Amino acid sequence: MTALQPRAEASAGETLLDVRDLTKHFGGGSLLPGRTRSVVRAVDGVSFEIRRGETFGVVGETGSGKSTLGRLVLRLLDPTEGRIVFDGQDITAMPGGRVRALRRDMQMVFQDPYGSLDPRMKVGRIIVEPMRVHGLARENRAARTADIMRQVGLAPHAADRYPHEFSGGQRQRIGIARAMALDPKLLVLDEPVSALDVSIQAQILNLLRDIQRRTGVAFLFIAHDLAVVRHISDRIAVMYLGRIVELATRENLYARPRHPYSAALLSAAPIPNLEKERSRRRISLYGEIGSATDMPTGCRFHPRCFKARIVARRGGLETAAARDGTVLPAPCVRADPALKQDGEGQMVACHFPLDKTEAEAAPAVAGDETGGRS
Ligand SMILES: Nc1ncnc2c1ncn2[C@@H]1O[C@H](COP(=O)(O)OP(=O)(O)OP(=O)(O)O)[C@@H](O)[C@H]1O
Repeated sequence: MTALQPRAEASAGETLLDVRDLTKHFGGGSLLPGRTRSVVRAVDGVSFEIRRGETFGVVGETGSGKSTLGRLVLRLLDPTEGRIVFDGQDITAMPGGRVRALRRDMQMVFQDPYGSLDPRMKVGRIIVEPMRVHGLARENRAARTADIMRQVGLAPHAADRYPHEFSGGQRQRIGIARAMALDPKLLVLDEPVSALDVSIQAQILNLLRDIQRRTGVAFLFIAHDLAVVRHISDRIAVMYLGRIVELATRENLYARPRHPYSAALLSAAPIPNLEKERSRRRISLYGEIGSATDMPTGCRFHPRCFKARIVARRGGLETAAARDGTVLPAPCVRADPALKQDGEGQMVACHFPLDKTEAEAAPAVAGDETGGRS
């Protein structure tokens, strides 16, 4: 294991990670007699799989549960419910010692490379440390360190310097080198480029793609920025308040979002083409993201949903009042929609999924109404 090599035994397309009904609730119980702590439903019944060598993107606003999901998958957090099968092994309740051994095959890259790199360690030591911990033969370590540094675009003399001597982009290269030290099968990348300048972001994303092509590593790529996720992902899950509301291939999601929340998120993402960007129309959602301690009844997106209002206005359906008195279709207020297959490669959790014209009928952010912001 001296070079980043494609894994001969791993056939692309096979399931590497299988997550079923994964749930993480924080809080609950009581600290003082008679005083109950509210439960935060950070991740609330999430199912998906990641194939070997694929990039699975997870997007959503802050607080939607993305980071918690990433940490659960790596068993940095214990799930409340559900099942995680990694590389054929059920790791849901695996004891700590065995989970540590598993880290060889699943690693994490953080948003803030500086915060996650030990400032007192030289770069060479940072990269070699996981090899030492996992018992890689001493005689192979130096060659592998040099090889990984080359692969991530770090000069060999960087090994003798400290993290603070590097720029943000270079530090993220160090973080990636450390994560790849043991040739893992899965990398969980939590907002790996959001702290970087846009020009540097593209370099790091290209580096990740390059590493993936060479090694066959799969990525669980978490980001709030849809442009970034689009650049790198094969399939994308859109999260809202602890749930996946849409799961689709990149092509399908961007060409034809079926969940009103996905459509709104996509409409807010900048478009590289200037002409298209000028005529972009951002969809306005009602209110703020809800609270993970006080979930709305029925579909948790209904208080913000433009489609529910369109359907209610059309009439002919039983309606019900939302908490704020808005009249909406009864299923939206009362029944929690399951994530269901909706065409090839696309799953959506919505009682009334969008068609194209409906996304165009959604209310626009002020200033976008005429279809152009000059
Ligand atoms: N250790 C914890 N204790 C209590 N609540 C938590 C804890 N960690 C996360 N949460 C809550 O769980 C919910 C989901 O948080 P999480 O960080 O997973 O979301 P996120 O989508 O990654 O957001 P961000 O992009 O801001 O990190 C939030 O309401 C958050 O406040």
